[in-house]
Amino acid sequence: MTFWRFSINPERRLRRQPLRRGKPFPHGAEVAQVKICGLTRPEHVAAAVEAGAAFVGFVFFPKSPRNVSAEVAAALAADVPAGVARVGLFVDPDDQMLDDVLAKVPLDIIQLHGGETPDRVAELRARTGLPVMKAVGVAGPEDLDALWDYGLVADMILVDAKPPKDAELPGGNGLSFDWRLLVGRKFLRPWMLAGGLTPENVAEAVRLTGAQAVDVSSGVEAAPGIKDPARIRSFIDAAG
Ligand SMILES: O=C(O)c1ccccc1N[C@@H]1O[C@H](COP(=O)(O)O)[C@@H](O)[C@H]1O
Repeated sequence: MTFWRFSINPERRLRRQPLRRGKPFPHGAEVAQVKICGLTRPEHVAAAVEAGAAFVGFVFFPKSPRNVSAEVAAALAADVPAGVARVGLFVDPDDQMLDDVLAKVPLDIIQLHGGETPDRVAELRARTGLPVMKAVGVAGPEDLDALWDYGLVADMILVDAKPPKDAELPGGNGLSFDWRLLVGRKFLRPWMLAGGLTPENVAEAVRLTGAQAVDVSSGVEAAPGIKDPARIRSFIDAAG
């Protein structure tokens, strides 16, 4: 795996790097890789893969309209070709819940999207043996230190909009943040930009932030939990 770009090995999928301090992740001008998150139906997984998604995401969070059971996710994951990473999204999972899902679903990356502490991130990384991507909510400059702190323990960082205090979901709300906060920012790890991205705004988000990977859920939906294949294609085209 190159340090500053996600690359997925067909046999081992996304290889996990030992955690060590390296050069800060530089902003680059390459085509952004895309993660389509919250997939619930096989035809939408196929649309994402055919359009060129590098990552597909399955949500294991019962409060989400995109929640899938381990059985459904296992069937969806079976259709994902080698070279496309299967990401499982969890919100403050306990060990049992994570073990139950991992026993049934072949996942390549664990996305943690709750209030997991750095210690808990490290613990789950060790427990699962999988690369961990930690979501960090950003609303203002005061939130940026956490990007570095979690970079010390996670394999990847997902920079998302901070949800409002009364939000039902900690992500997937279609909310964006001021992308200018990330301009010139150095990262310890590969990172993805998320939060309110759409086919209409993703090119500008990539141009401004230098993100080399982007993640979208509600921006490519026809209704909550139901993806729109045409919007998936438009998003991936626009991100490139
Ligand atoms: O998508 C969900 O339902 C979800 C639930 C709980 C935590 C995170 C969730 N989604 C993630 O949130 C970001 C941004 O989503 P959006 O594009 O703004 O809708 C993304 O990483 C999703 O994976």
